[in-house]
This record gives sequence, structure tokens and C-alpha cells, in this order.
Amino acid sequence: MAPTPSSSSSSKSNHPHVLKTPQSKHRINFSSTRTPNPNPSPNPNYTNKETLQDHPIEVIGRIRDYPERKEKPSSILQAKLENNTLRVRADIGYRDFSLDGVSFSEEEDLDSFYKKFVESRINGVKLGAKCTIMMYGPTGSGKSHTMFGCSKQPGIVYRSLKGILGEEGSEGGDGEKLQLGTFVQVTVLEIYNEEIYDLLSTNGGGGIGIGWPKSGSGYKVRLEVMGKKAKNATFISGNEAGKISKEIQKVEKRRIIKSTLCNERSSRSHCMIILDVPTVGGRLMLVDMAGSENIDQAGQSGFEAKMQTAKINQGNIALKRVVESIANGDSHVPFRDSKLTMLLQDSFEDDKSKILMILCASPDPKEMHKTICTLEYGAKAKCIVRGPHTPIKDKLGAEDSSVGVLGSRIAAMDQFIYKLQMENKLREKERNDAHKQLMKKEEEVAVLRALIEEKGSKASEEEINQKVNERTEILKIQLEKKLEECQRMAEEFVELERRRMEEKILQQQQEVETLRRRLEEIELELCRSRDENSDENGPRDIDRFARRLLGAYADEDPGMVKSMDLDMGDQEASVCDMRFVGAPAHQSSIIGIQSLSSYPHFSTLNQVVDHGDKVCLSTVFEEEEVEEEEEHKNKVEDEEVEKEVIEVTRIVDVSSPGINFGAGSMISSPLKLEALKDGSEDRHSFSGPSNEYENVKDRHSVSEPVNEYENVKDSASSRQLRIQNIFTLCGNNRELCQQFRTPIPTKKRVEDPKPSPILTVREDSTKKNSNKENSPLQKNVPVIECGKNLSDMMALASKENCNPSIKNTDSQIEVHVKWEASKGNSGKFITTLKVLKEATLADLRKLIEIDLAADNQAFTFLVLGDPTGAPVPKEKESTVQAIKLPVCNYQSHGYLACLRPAKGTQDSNHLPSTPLPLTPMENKLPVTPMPCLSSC
Ligand SMILES: Nc1ncnc2c1ncn2[C@@H]1O[C@H](COP(=O)(O)OP(=O)(O)OP(=O)(O)O)[C@@H](O)[C@H]1O
Repeated sequence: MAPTPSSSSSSKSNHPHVLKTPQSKHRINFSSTRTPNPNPSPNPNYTNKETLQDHPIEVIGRIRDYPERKEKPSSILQAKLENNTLRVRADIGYRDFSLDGVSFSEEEDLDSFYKKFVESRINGVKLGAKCTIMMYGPTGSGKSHTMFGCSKQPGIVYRSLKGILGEEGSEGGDGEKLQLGTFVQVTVLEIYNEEIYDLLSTNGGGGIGIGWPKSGSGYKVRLEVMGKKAKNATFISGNEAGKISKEIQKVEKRRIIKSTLCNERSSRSHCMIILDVPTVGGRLMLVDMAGSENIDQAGQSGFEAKMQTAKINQGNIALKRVVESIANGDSHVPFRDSKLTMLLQDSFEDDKSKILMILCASPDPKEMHKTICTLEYGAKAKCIVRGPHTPIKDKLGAEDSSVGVLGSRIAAMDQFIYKLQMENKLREKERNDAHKQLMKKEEEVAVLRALIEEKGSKASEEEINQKVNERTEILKIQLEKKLEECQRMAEEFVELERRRMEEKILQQQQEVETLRRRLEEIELELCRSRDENSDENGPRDIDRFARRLLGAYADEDPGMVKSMDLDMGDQEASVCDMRFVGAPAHQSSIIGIQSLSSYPHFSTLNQVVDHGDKVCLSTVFEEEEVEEEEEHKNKVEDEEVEKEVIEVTRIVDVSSPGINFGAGSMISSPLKLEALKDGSEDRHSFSGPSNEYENVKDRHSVSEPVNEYENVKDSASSRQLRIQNIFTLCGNNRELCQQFRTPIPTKKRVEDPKPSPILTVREDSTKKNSNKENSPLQKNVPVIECGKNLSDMMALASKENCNPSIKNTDSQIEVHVKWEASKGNSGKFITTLKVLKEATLADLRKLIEIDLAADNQAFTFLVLGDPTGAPVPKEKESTVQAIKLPVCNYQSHGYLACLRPAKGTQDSNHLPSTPLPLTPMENKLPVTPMPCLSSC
């Protein structure tokens, strides 16, 4: 049986320069010039004493990498390097394992790993320490890779050799020069199926003496365990790491490997490399354990395979039990349950021995269960406390000391308590850190709240502005609505007014139409009565006609008056009173005839009559006998026309400037009819009370030459003239105006080339006209003749002056009014007025304006009556009396008032005089030809 290296180490010190195998009797003397600490600890937290006495096993986690995988699995392992904690994360939680060190192969290659966790151990061995480095973990976790490495990076075995022996020509592992004579003895054992094989031996007969065993042969030497060592194990010794490494590499290939589902080259055996440093007594045991796997996972089938797996697991299980027993302080540690534990017994029991357990694990989630089991095992091994009173049963034989067991247990419990205390401190520290973080977060929250409140205040201001804007918009909308409502109301009001005016105009048009219709009736009645007329009953029929006419209009619709009154209100019209001459002033019959004096066709003399406090302007129709011309005398020799003067009195309040006798004064229909209302038995009389009419009935008549009327009896012209008279009386001036402007092609006019120069209202006078019986129409039908010129008017004025009825009194003067003469124009005569001596130019202006109302001609007085004379300012007219005017050269009586047309106004001197003043309202009336005019 080959002796274990340790068994013969003491007897070889005398041959330090001779390399011998462990079986050699010439062992190297491990003398050393210095005595370094043989048990350095890789963990600086532990003192050598503590490590030696309290923690014989140090556990390092080595997490493999998968460089060949393109998509690496997410790691379930997380390390806290500051406290050497490895955390396994799972879906349901995590679990922390406290180790003595953690290394990820992804971050630390074998070189770094070696230097970090192994090198110090190796240095201790080189100085005489005893160290056991075992690789523990499931299959495929990288145990062999870590132990032996690969072609690119050597594993712990080769690095340790170099560390102990040093490279040739270089310094040793600890910086010291390789001493001459330093060598190592190397034994390589394989434990397979609970059998120990000597991998260095090439024959089954035990040691081969000096030299390297032949490699590559399938024959292996099986060794027996004697004590705690393999008996007669072959060893190689040498001081060249390279050579020894090459031999180990050869032996490595002799290991039994097999491809399994877990590992293509799964190690089916435990491999133990024992490096003795005889010169210092150091020993390094490197154990690469077979993978701890279950049979099903390994995919082993068959009895032999299952037995193989079971044998592999037997070593692992036995090692677990040993660790647990030591950790538990059991009195019996089952080292002898397996060959592996038998060979490792010294490592556990020797106080100077140190165990470095490297837990190989995979970060693959699929290997999580195995990883956890491995870490549990390592954590338990880490807790092993080898106290000073730990009994070493095998060493002491059958000594059974219960005190020692209890002490071991107490020490374990103390260690456990210490661990709990440390964990508690750790948790407390974490809690404090968490509390600090919480406080920090609370401060941040407070700051954020302050910001939020500040923003909230800003938001409130924005809300206020927004509300103000909204309110403003609402008010704007309401204002616009009210404006629209006002606009609509205004439009409705305008529309209402327009409709009202339209209705009024329509009503007036209807009234006018009614008037026309009634005039037609009158005309028809007149024609009928004329047809029925005879010599005997003619006047009576006419009177009867007049009465019917009056009766027909007696019930005049008052509404018509009202409507016409409304129109009159818009005009500057005044109703002139027509008074028959001879009637008392207080009984003057107001017939409401329009101011005839404004008609040039009417030859008028206006008299200003003092009528109480009023100045009355009387328009006198002169009764004259018109002698026919020579040629007419042959036809109508006995015809004598006796005119009866119709005095039309216009009461003019001269003293009252508020009274304005505007042009175009129009008599309303009822008033017009008043002229026909009073029924006289013998005469065609105008309106007025019957008693009043009786006083003037003889004079208030219009006479026509009998022959003349006989000639024009049925002619249209005579009818037209009669109708015109009616129109005149009715105030339809516009109709008359149109008719008057049209030359009347009457027979009479043809026969009478020189008609009466004045427009006369003739009435058959029973008193003065001897031929009245010859022509009833001459007596009853008023005839208006036109064809008056300026000279005629002047002549007429002269006649009027000679009329005794209008002779000047002492208090009155006559004023002849004419336009200022200009070049080629002697100045048109306007009228002759009788006014009081006290009358001023202002009074005259009022009267003159009545005459000029139709022309709307503004003027100024010339003081001297001379064209070169200065005009009298209008504001001074009231201070200049009429008697200051120059005496009229043309007339023997009276004064001359010469008027100068005002600038910018129409010069009426050369314009044809407007025959009839038309009010604006009248001008609006439609001109409708009277059908009766053409038909009758
Ligand atoms: N850290 C690593 N880096 C790279 N490759 C590795 C690492 N660990 C292991 N390997 C590779 O994984 C494979 C299996 O490793 P290894 O043989 O060392 O496992 P094992 O634990 O020894 O398994 P078994 O117990 O079955 O022998 C090998 O091919 C090895 O090269």
C-alpha cells in the first residue's frame, strides 16, 4: 500500500536536491530560512487565529459564465460584494446566502479569481501550511473548468504549481526567488465508484519509482486507504512547474468522463491532486468533485449507470454529512462513509489545515434548484466551527467526551447567534438607510407640495381671469342682443310709420278718387240737366241741380275732412275766406275758396280792409261791361256782359307775423262745396248763410253773353270750362292749372280774337243783363276766361282804382308792386295793394309774399323804386313805411314798390307766371284726366 505523502514527509530532509517520489525514501528536507505565516486567510475580515480555530472552511461562490451562448439567460444570482452575500432571485422571492467571497467568471477570469481567492492560500502552503481547495457544485457548473482551466487560461492546479515552484528563471509566487532545492511531490488520485485509483501509476503493481507514469493506457492502479491516506500512491516530485503541469495534464485526460445530458464531458469521478512541499511541510490538496446530480437529470439509464451516479453522489453525500456533523458538533463524524471523506479527514481535523470550498453555480434559472442546494451546503460548511475543544475522535481513538461535544455545540450556537446579530445589525443598518431615504423622500414630497400649492395659487388667478373673460363675453353677447333688439324695434317702428303713411296716402287717394267720382256725378248731372233744360224752366232746373248737388254733398264724409286736414297741417297753407261783396263783415260768408289773387288769370285787386284788429285783403272781381270787339259786335250786338263783382275777402292778420299765407292754399272739399250749398232760386250762388246770401245774391252771380253760350252750348269746350269752374271752386287747382295751360280751342276763342283781358267770373245778372233770357247758361253757368297779359293786368288795376268801391280813403294808400326793371325788361307788374298808411314794408312783404307764394320768389325792396336804389335790408323793413315809397309814375294814385329778386332764387320776371299755386301735396296727387271732360 502506498504511503500517503504525509506519512513519510519527515524523513526526507536530508536530500533536498534529489527529486523523489513520495514512495522514495529520500525525501526533500523542507527547511526554510524564514517562517512566514503558514495560514494566511483570503478574507481580511478574519484573523489567522480566527480562521484557524473558528472557521476551518471558507466558502467562495464562483458563478460561471456562458460565453458560447448568444442569448444569455437572465441571471438569478445577484451579489452584494460589500458583504459577500449572494442573492438568489426567484419569482416568489429571493434568498440570500452569506459567503466568504463571490466571484462571477464573467467579471473575473481565472487569473483574477486565483489571485483574489487562491493565491494567498498557495503562498501559505509554500510556507508550510496545509490547505484543501475543493470544487463543489452540480454537474456542468464549472468545477473542472475552474480547477484545470482551459487552453487559454490555466486553472488553479497549474497556477498553484507555478505559485509554489515559480516559473523557471523568475521569482516565486510570493516575490521570493525560487530557492534551490525547493520541489513538490505530486500525487493524483481518482475516486471512482468508491475506488481510489492512482492516475500516476501505469502498472497495477504500485509505485513505479522514479519517473513519470505512462499515460494514455487504460490500466489504472487501485489504491487502498490506510488511515487517512491512500497507501502506496505514486507521486512525482520536481521543482519545475511546467514539467509537472504537463504530466498533470496528461493524467487529467485519464479521468473517467462521460457525456451526459448535463455535461458533454461530465466528470464521473472525484479527482484529488495532492501537492506536498516537503521542504516546509506544506500540503495542498486540490479536489475536483464529481457533479452532484440526480440520476434522472443526468439521463443515466441502466443499472451500471445508475450505480455510477449513486456512487458519485455517495461521495458528495458523505461529504455533506461530514460537514453537517462537524457543524452540529456531532460526536461522530462519518469520515469513513466514503473514500473521499476518508482522504479529506485530515483536512477537517488537522487544526493547521484550512479548507477553501469553491461553490460553483450556474446563473441559469433552470439550474436554480441545484444552485440553491449548493449554496445551502456551502453556507452550512461555512458555519463549521472548529473549536479548541473539538474532539478528534479518530485521533483520540474511542474517547467519548460529552463535554467536548457540548462545547462544540455551544460554539456553533454562539457562532449562529453571532451571525444572527450580524444580520440584525445589517437589517438595522438597512432600516436606518431606508428611514433616511424615507425622510429624504418626505422632504421632496414637501417641496413638491409647496410647488403644487404655488401652482395652485397661480391656477386660481388664471381661473379668475378666465371667469372675468367669460363674464365679459356674456355681457358682450347680452349687449349685442339688446342692440339687435333695439335695432329691430326701430325697424319695426319705421315700418309701422311707413305703413301708417301709406295708409294715409291711400286714404287720401281714395278721397281724391271719391271727389273725382262725385265730380263726375256732378258733371253727369249737369249734362243731364242741361239736356233737359228749356227756355222756360232752365234756371229752375239749374237751381234744382244746385240744390241736389248741395244735398248730395251735405253729408260729406267727415273723415275726408280730417284726412285732408292732416295734409293741410303739413303745408303752409291757409284757408282764405271769401266774402261776398255787400255782405257785412261779421256775416261774411266763408267759402274757403283758394286765394284767387295768386292766379294771374284772375284779375284782382287786393284790398286791405281794416277789419277790426285785422287787416283784410279783399280781392275784388270787378263788374264791368265788356264791349265786344268790332267784329264780335256784328255777331253779338246786343250782348252785354254785366259782371257782378264777387268780393273775395281774405282776412289777413297783418299785424300777426305768425300767420302765413303760403302759396297753394287749398280749400278742403266741404268748403268748396259751400260755394254751392246755398240754394238760390234765381242764381247760381255760392256758399254762405241764406240771409247772407240774400244780401249778395244779386251781385254774386256770373253772367255770360247769351249768344256766346248759345254758340258753345254743347261744345266740349264750354263743358270743359264749366268743369274747370267747378274744379276751381273745389280747389283742384292742379287740374285747373293743367287745363289753363292748354289753349282752349273754343269756338268762342276763335270768334273772339281778343278775349276779355281779365279772367272774370261772370254771372247772368237779371238786373243788368237785358239778354239774360236768351241764354240761360249765361245767367247760371260761371265761365272762367283766361288769356291775360301784363298790360291787361295793369289796365285792370287802373280800372279797379277807378272803382268807387275801392277808392282810397284817407287812411289807405295804394301800392303798386312790380319787379325791378332790367335790361330789356321793364319789370313785371305784380299786384296793387291797398294798405293803411301806417303799413310798413314788412306789412307789404307779407302781402306780396302771398302773391308770390307760387313762385316762392324772395325779394328785397328798393327804397327809391329806382333800379339803382339801394335795397332795404329785411330787418329794417318794419321801420320803413309804405308812404316812403316813391310815388308811382305809372299810376296816378299810390306808390310804387319795386322788388329786386334775391340772389340765388328764381328770377320770375321772365318766367311764365304760375297760373295756380300747387301745394306739395297737390303735386303728389296723380293727374287723372276727368273722363267727363272728354265725354261731355
Ligand atoms: N466559467 C466558465 N467559463 C467558460 N466556460 C465554462 C466555465 N465554467 C464551465 N465552463 C464550460 O462548461 C463546461 C462544463 O464545465 P465543467 O466540466 O467544468 O463542469 P463540471 O462542474 O466539472 O461538471 P461535471 O461535474 O459534470 O464534471 C465545460 O465545457 C467548460 O469549459
